Amino acid sequence: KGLRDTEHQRASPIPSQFSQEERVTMKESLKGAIQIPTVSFSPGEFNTTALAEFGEYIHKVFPTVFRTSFIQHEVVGEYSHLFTVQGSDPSLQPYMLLAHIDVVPAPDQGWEVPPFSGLERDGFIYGRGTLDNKNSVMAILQALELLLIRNYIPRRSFFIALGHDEEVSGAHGAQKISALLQARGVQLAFIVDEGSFILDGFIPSLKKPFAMVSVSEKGSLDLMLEVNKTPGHSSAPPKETSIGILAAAVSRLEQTPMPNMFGSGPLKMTLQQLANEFSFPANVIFNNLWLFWPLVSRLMEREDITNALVRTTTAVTMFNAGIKVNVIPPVAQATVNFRIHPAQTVQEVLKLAKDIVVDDRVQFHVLESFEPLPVSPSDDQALGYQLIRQTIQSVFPEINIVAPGICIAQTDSRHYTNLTTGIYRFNPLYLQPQDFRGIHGINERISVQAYETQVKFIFEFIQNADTEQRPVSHLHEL
Ligand SMILES: CCCCCCCC/C=C\CCCCCCCC(=O)N[C@@H](CC(N)=O)C(=O)O
Ligand SMILES: [Zn+2]
Ligand SMILES: [Zn+2]
Repeated sequence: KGLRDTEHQRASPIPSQFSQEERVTMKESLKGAIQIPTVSFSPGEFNTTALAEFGEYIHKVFPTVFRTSFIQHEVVGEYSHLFTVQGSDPSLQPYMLLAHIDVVPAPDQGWEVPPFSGLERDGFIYGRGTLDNKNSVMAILQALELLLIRNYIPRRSFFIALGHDEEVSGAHGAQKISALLQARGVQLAFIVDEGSFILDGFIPSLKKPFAMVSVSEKGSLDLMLEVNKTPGHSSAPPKETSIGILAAAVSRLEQTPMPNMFGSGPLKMTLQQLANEFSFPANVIFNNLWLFWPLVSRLMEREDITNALVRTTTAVTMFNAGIKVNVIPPVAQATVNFRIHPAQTVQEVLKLAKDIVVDDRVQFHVLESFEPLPVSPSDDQALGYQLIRQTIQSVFPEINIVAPGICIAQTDSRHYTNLTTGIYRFNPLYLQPQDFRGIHGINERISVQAYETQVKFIFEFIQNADTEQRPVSHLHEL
């Protein structure tokens, strides 16, 4: 029997305690990552210099990961990274940790510190990517680095996939990694990606934070509406121009929300698990959704974020028209970004949009679409879900509710549905509504303490995934 087998018999896990020096190193490494502006501008248009620099940077700050014999590193699609960590027990099905290294653009305006400075202020590291999603990229590699330094040898194999174009579709990164793994015949026990948090203050009458593990994610439809008219002199205009017709069409779309789908999809499970956390009379209402669902579904519509949970949302995001002040515009175009509720399909939403516009002068062009993702299991037998739950219980003992939910945005995990039925989106961080506004917004930041806790979570998670038995569920009273 080799060293590995001896290692397996280790009775106790490696404690997730880090020295002062390690804690300083880990936060400085995150700051360095934020300083590399790995911006994705549009599909196929990235800051390639920064992406290449990022590849060199992770070699520099995680040397043990790169020199360990049982870890294979591959660059995929030029800038994405795939790590294969070979476990010692081939009978255990592997899993995968996902994160992305690209970020959305961040003009300086409105930021308290420049968005790519990675400056620390009052215990927070500021910068684009501190929550979405360099925190995960760095925390995953950091946790692995620290485990390796402590001579950890995993039993269960796992992959780490770091995409470089998640913010603009994932076609060059995640899609290619997924194709590569499929070609190798890999099937995964589960995937953990970004997409949800420990939510604090998102539901007004819910006093305590709870962990939401997203088991599905919304789909999307990018629809371009176009109106063409014969151009001419503005001194003798037609009754309606292409701009007027198009403006009326998008206004009808904005004014006519897609149907409220409350009751279908994972939201019901989320609320049922939360029911006892509300004070009277909300607890009675949430415990009797069969009776109160019309009231609850209307309440959910009040706030933008909870509204996004109950329906397909409609966002008019681009409008282009007109060439000169005295020319009747020949063409007007608007782009609408629909985020599709898991209980609907792309075709259903397209039909609904056409039925709302009802104007045959408006042409519809589907630019891109993606169906909502299937709902991953969250029952007692769902290994990935139960490992997340178990690790939350250990790292955040103050959290007594872990509930399945839905991710309102899209993640790279959508490209991996052929590899597993268990896709879980969860970042082990507290998130308040003001933090949420920082994601793709201004003053995105993470506290040094929260980042350390994220590293600790992954450090424990990797070890928990090696446990012989399935973790015991319902450790908390739900
Ligand atoms: C009943 C409980 C209330 C639940 C409130 C939900 C609060 C929202 C929490 C987390 C959502 C944060 C999502 C972060 C992931 C962002 C991923 C992203 O930006 N994706 C892009 C990628 C793309 N280009 O497709 C996107 O546009 O979706
Ligand atoms: Zn992201
Ligand atoms: Zn993002």
